[in-house]
Amino acid sequence: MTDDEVLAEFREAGALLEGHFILSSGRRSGVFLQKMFVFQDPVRTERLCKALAAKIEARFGTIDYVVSPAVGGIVPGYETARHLGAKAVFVEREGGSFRLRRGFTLPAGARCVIIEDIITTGLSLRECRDSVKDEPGTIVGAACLIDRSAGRADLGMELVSLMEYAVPDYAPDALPPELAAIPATKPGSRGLTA
Ligand SMILES: O=P(O)(O)OC[C@H]1O[C@H](OP(=O)(O)OP(=O)(O)O)[C@H](O)[C@@H]1O
Ligand SMILES: O=C(O)c1cc(=O)[nH]c(=O)[nH]1
Ligand SMILES: [Mg+2]
Repeated sequence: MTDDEVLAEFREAGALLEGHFILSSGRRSGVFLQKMFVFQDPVRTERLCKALAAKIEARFGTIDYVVSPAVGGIVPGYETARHLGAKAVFVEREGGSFRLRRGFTLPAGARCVIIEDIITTGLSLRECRDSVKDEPGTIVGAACLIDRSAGRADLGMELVSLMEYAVPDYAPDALPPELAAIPATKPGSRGLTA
């Protein structure tokens, strides 16, 4: 898939939002990719994840397990695993930290890849990696649909993305006037309490 084709999937799904958003990292942005508008359409999701699976296989070889950070990583993790012929598991937040729950495991000898939906700073992906560091399986690399850091995020492992999309983000105390003028919303699930 070309970058234009990937972006067109997000645009046509109504997932390219403009406003004032609080990102998972706490940074602010005028653009938000609401990936769930993409994932509510299984056919659109299949097109994107099939293409991501091909890139993952070309870079990392055979994959046995996909592990994804909830919530956003679950659907693309599952769908990409389907095209890789791999199993799909996820980590979810418990008391704020990611943990492999439900009896999920990355077994000995398994070649595993972490799959994210969107990467901005890479914080969530690093937290996911840290949460499975004691699992016997080997993490061979990471992948995402959209890399907003355009290759700048420090992940400590190789990353395959379907597209790099460099969108500006800002510290909360360094907002440009056009963002400071609009109330901020936080679409993601980090920090939500039951
Ligand atoms: O690279 P980062 O700076 O960590 O940002 C990207 C993360 O932000 C979103 O998750 P979020 O925590 O907002 O919750 P969600 O998965 O429920 O959407 C997205 O799904 C990534 O996990
Ligand atoms: O950084 C984030 O939290 C983030 C950015 C984005 O565009 N989409 C998303 O789901 N999360
Ligand atoms: Mg997430």
